[in-house]
Amino acid sequence: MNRIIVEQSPPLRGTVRTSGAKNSALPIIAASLLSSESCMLEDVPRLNDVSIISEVLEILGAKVEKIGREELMIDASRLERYEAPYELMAKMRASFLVMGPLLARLGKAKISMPGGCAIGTRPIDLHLKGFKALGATIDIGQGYVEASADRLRGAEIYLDFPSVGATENIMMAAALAEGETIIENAAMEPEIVDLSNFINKMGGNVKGAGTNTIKIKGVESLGGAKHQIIPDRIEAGTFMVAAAVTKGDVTVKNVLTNHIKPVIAKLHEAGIEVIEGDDYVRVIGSKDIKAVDIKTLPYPGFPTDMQSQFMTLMSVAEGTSVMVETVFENRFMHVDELLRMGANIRIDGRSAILEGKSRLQGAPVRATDLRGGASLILAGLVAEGKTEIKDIYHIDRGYSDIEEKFRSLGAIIYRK
Ligand SMILES: CC(=O)N[C@H]1[C@@H](OP(=O)(O)OP(=O)(O)OC[C@H]2O[C@@H](n3ccc(=O)[nH]c3=O)[C@H](O)[C@@H]2O)O[C@H](CO)[C@@H](O)[C@@H]1O
Ligand SMILES: C=C(OP(=O)(O)O)C(=O)O
Repeated sequence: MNRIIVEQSPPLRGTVRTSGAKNSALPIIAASLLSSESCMLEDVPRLNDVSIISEVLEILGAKVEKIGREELMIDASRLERYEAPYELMAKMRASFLVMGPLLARLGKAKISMPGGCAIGTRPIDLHLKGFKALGATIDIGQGYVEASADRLRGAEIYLDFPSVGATENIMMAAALAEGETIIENAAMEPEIVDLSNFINKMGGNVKGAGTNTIKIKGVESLGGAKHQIIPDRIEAGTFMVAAAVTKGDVTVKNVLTNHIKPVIAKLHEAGIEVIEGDDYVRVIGSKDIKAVDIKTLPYPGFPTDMQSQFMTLMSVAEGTSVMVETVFENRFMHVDELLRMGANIRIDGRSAILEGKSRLQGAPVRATDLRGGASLILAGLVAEGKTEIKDIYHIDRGYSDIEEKFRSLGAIIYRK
């Protein structure tokens, strides 16, 4: 069962519900380490990445218990160990998010360097700059980052780039530091706001999340909390593009429309009808899809995590589009696979130039990374014949019940 097969499908129709956001669940699970009381998390997506970070927490001494389908109870009262080994870090970069909570709670952390991955080198210099500013001593050697501090102290930290992970790691470390921390040029993603809400429910004092200046007043200790993870805006966006590319009519439920404004705007520009409800969007495909240009940017700009899905849409659009990737330096790996399916794409540095109106054909392809894999499913839905996708572990990192959800909309998709 390590391949996903997608056959040319009818226009997708029906209703699908998005799960909780992977990119909120991962930092919030890590943040549960900040308290010695139990935390209850709801709407936690059933993903491989969630299992991996849960394993990391368990290695550190926390108890992670699945309650029902999408709830996790985390008890970090016996947090003792402070070392996250290479084997787990190699599986998922986001495991590095335990560094801030470990430093805050135990004054010590030894974490394997996360290393690069398909979409770029993804350094951690901004995380470390933040920890150093809070008074931690950092040693790097033999593939590990070791950090220690008797007590972290609040500081003013300017991020050279609004890194999501660095903002989260620093927020978590600062939550138990002495005094106030100010993060300037902070990331403004909705997942940062979700993390800040969780820390505040635990008794923390974080203000300004969702703007580029976040102020964190450290507290002596944090308590337990119950929290529901926000909906996954990237999963929602993926189903919205699926509706558009198949010229279908799909309602995506459990959506915070404010979080997907750039996706809605680009679909409108492409001539696709999007109806916004309180907690849903309905996407009605159009016979003619217009080419649009896209530039990925930190939030509230167009999300890099939606770039590859739009590339599939633009491959069958009317005209030429230019897609510029400014967030990651190597996020065009899926282009070679789309070329195998008949797309007409040329890469020029950080830009991809797409000639639309391609007649896509099913082919054996490889998921090069999570969203690249999603773009191949979308291409497979409209390609003539059968598309066989391998290396689907990338897709399983970020989409739960993906075939079931697509099948419920009429797609012909299965695992073999
Ligand atoms: C688990 C999670 O939430 N993942 C998301 C998070 O990743 P992640 O938190 O890793 O992304 P960042 O915002 O940190 O990275 C953005 C850019 O900053 C660079 N950088 C980052 C940190 C650092 O210390 N130094 C540095 O140079 C990176 O190499 C990259 O080019 O935000 C990305 C950007 O929206 C999304 O694509 C990912 O889905
Ligand atoms: C790049 C992504 O995730 P991660 O940061 O977990 O690799 C993603 O969700 O598209």
